[in-house]
Amino acid sequence: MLFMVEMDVNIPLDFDPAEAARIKAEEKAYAAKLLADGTWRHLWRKVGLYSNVSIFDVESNAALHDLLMGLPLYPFMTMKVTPLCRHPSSIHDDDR
Ligand SMILES: O=C(O)C[C@H]1C=CC(=O)O1
Repeated sequence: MLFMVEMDVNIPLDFDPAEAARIKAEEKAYAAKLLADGTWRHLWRKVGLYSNVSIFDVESNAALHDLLMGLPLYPFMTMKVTPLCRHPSSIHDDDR
């Protein structure tokens, strides 16, 4: 199942910078694993914002829920989740 997830990150300005750097490093490692195994299919930065657009390929709604809640930056994020399905004009075999 494919989902588009838009994530906006908002770390308070008075948050400890060293702790923020630690959490961001954890987030990067968490994302790297999922990007490498194809679960996190696309990750794009929204220009000028601490936000991204991501495409996830997961087994179920519950799997996506667990994955998102496991993001180290989750406590600092707001998200919009949009389920996707194949477009009839798509030419990509892996769109499903
Ligand atoms: O930077 C972000 O958009 C937040 C998050 C998503 C992947 C990652 O490494 O950090």
